[in-house]
Amino acid sequence: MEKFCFQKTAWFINIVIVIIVITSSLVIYYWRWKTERRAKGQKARLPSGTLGWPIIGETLDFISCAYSPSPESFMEKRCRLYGKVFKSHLFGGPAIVSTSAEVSRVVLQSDTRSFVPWYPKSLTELMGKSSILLINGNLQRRVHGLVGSFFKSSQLKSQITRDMQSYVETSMNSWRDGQLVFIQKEAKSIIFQILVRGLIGLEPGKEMQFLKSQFHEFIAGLMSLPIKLPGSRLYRSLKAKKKMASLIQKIIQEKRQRNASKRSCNAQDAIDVLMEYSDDELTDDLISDNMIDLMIPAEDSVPVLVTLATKYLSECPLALKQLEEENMQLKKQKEDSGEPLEWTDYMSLSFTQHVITETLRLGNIITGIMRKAVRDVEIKGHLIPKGWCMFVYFRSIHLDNEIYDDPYKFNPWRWKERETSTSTFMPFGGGQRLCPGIDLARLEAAIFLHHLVTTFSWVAESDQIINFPTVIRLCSAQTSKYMDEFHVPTGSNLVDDDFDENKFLMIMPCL
Ligand code: HEM
Repeated sequence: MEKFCFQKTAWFINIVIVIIVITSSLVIYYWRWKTERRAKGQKARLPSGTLGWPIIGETLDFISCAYSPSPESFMEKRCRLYGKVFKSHLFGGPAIVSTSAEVSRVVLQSDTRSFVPWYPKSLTELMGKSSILLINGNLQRRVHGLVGSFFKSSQLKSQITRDMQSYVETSMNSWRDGQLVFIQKEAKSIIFQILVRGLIGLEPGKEMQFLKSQFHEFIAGLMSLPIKLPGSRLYRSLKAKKKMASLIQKIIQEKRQRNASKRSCNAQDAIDVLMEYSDDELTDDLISDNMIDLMIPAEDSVPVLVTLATKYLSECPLALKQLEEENMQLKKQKEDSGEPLEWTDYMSLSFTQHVITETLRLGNIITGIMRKAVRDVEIKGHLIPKGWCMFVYFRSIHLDNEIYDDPYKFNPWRWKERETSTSTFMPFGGGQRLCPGIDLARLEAAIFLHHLVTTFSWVAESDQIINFPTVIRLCSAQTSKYMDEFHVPTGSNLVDDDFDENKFLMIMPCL
């Protein structure tokens, strides 16, 4: 009897599965047929390409290429077959992929009448609806403008320069002969504290430590399954975000009380700037959520930039030599005059800036951005149907041999003759959402490199670059302090979760 019941249940489950598969396939084919028919009625053409398998589309192929040393191979294969703009089906939906500089520029310049930001579900859950990355229209322009002008202010740049110099010196002074130093770990720790101070005015201490630990918990869920059940990765990250938000809300309240007793207040950090303009739209919740989002580049993008620059320089002795000479010259000049180094000094080092620019091009810290079309959009004869995702893939543009000679070669000198403000170079995006942290990222990287190359020499160990889900670099090197003539092996690793110290200790060569 029991056996009979079991057979009946299994039979029933099989029928349900078959019905689900048939129905979903029919729905998908109907939807594809409708889109293609709609496209036939338009002047612009739906780009060629394939939507791959039902439901998963081409996502698996994309991810397997993304984990490989050349993530752009997914695009290259399709560009050869269909051209620089092609259709695909990625991360659960149909997509148009652009590896064309011209088309990408138009997408970045478009406003919310054509495209709105698109991110994976786990990311939108964690960011929240009020995140600067997700808000649109007037509110986005307002927050972007306020935060952007504060980031560009010489007051913040001077403060960041002072803090960064002192933290970098403290950190580098602790590097000892025979000790492995992980550049990315060091850079993360320094840059996080500096940026957090610039954002919310928090000084190093217990609260900073708490924020750091909660932030690690939060950021771990950015690329997780969108399941919000207790114990799941996303759930734990959301809990960490809540704890961070209440700490920031407390800081906001304290600032309010302090400011109430003053007539006017000079903005010391990004919270001050936003609080000054707070209203029904710019609420305390929105401010605290955005402060957390703004910590992401501090934890991720800038340390990756610094680590990659160290790696590329290690592989290009000529560039390293020229960088050392330029920075040594500045150091000596300042020592002779007895003046401190200002942010303008770092930004005026032309070869150092070329090194940073070339690292951004070759390293592709942000490989691309995604948007969703809110109506049928036509760009240069290509149709992007309403509801489709538009994936602008910077990496293919930055590694295109029609645009850059020998694109896989680290060649900072190419920027002597080239402009960075063109549609063929877009590591910071463009248009209304152009990264407001450009200057800060360049400044922080320049300060780190200045202190590194004027204090140490090093020999790099073998390393590995992991490009997905975020760019991860593993590299290690051996250094010698110029002045004291002792050497310090250094290494770098980008993500603590993947961090395997033993691996580095084992392969560490000693001069
Ligand atoms: C190497 C370092 C960095 C890189 C490569 C980078 C890259 C980018 C890119 C490509 C975008 C455009 C996103 C889009 O169009 O959807 C962006 C936006 C943004 N970045 Fe950065 N970024 C870096 C550093 C920073 C820093 C240091 C900050 C500030 C602390 C920052 C704050 C932002 C903000 C707030 C946005 C959103 C702007 C908006 O949507 O209105 N970034 N970044």
